Amino acid sequence: MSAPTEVTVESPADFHVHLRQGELSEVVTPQVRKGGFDLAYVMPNLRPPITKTEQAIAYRERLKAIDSSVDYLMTLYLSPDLTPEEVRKAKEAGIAGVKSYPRGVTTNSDGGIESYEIYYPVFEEMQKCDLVLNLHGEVPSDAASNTCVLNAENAFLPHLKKLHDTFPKLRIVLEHATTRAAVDMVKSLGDTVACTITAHHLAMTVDDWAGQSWNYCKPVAKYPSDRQALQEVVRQGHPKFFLGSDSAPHPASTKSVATPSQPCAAGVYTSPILLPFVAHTLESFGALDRLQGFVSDHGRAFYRRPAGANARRIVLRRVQGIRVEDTWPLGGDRVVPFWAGKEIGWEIGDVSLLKR
Ligand SMILES: NC(=O)N[C@@H](CC(=O)O)C(=O)O
Repeated sequence: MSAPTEVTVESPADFHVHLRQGELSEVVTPQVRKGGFDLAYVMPNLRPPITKTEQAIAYRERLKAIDSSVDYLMTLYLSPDLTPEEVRKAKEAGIAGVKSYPRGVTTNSDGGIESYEIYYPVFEEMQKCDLVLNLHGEVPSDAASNTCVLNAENAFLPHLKKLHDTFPKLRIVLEHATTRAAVDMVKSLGDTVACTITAHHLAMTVDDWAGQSWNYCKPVAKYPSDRQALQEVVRQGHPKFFLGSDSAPHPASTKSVATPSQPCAAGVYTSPILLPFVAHTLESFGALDRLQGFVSDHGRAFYRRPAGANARRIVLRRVQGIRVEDTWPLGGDRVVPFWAGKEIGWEIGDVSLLKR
C-alpha cells in the first residue's frame, strides 16, 4: 500500500503544556492553535506558582484574552496552600487537576514537594472530588544514593505505585514518561493511572541532548531502548498513553549556555510544530495509523473531555520536507522551537470546525 498523502485528525488535545506569563505568554499561547491543537492542559509552574483557585481562574482569563479559540484546562501547583477545602473549591470552579513537582528537579520547582505523605488528606479529597493528580515523576539527584538524571525517573516509580495502592480511585497521570520501566509500571497499574508521552521523547535519546542545550529538558531523554519502549506503546495504540507535549518555551538566551556557572534552562518548545511533528515522528516508527488515538481519543477519554465547541477537523498534508525556521522576537531576545533547522514531512492543510 502506498503511503498516504493526507491524514485527517479530529480535535487534537495537548494534555501538558506550559503557556507562561507576561510577554512570553503573549508570544507562545497563540502557537497552540497554530500547532493544530484545540485543548491545552495548562501547567501551573509560574512565578509565583498557581497554587489557589482564584489564581488559576484569573490565569485562564488571561489566556482566553490572548486566544479564545482553545479550551484551557487549568491545574494547581501542589503546595501547602492546597487544603482539602481548596480542593473542593477548585473542583467547583472547573479546575481539572493538581500538578506535583518534586523539589528542585526542574524549571520553577523550588516550591516543590519533599514528601507525599503529608498530602494524603489532600489526595483523599481529590479522590472524592475526582480531581486528577499529575506527577512529575523524578526524584531529586542525590550522589549518596547514586541518583542522577538518568535514573531519577525509575527511582520515582515506587512512589507512583504506592500512591496508586493507597488511593486506587484517584486518577493519576505520570507525566512525560521517558523509560521502559515507566511504561511497564503504568501498564501494570489499574485503569485510574495513565501516562503522557511527549513528541520530543519519541524522537530523542541521551546523545541528542548531551552537548546540545536546545534539546535539554526534564526528564532528560534516556537510552535508545527506552525510546523504543515509548514508540512500541504508541504503536500498540495502548489507551493509557497519550500526548502531553510538555512544550516548555524559554528565552533563547537561557537555552544556550551563557557561562560555565549558569546552567541552561530545562525545556523544549514544540507547540508551533506540534501536530505535523507528531505525525512525522509516528510515521518514522510505523505508527501513523495511531495518530488520532494518541493525540486526541485516549487523553480525552481518560480526562472525560469530549471534543468541545472549539473542536476542529484538521487535514495534514504530506510535503517534500519543510524546514522548521520560525523564531519569535521576545523583547531583545527570541523564542526558538525544537527541531529548528530540521525538516518535517507534514504540514497543516484544511482546518474546519467539527459540526456536532
Ligand atoms: N520539562 C522541562 O524541562 N521544563 C518545564 C518544567 C517541567 O515540566 O519539568 C518548564 O517549565 O520549563
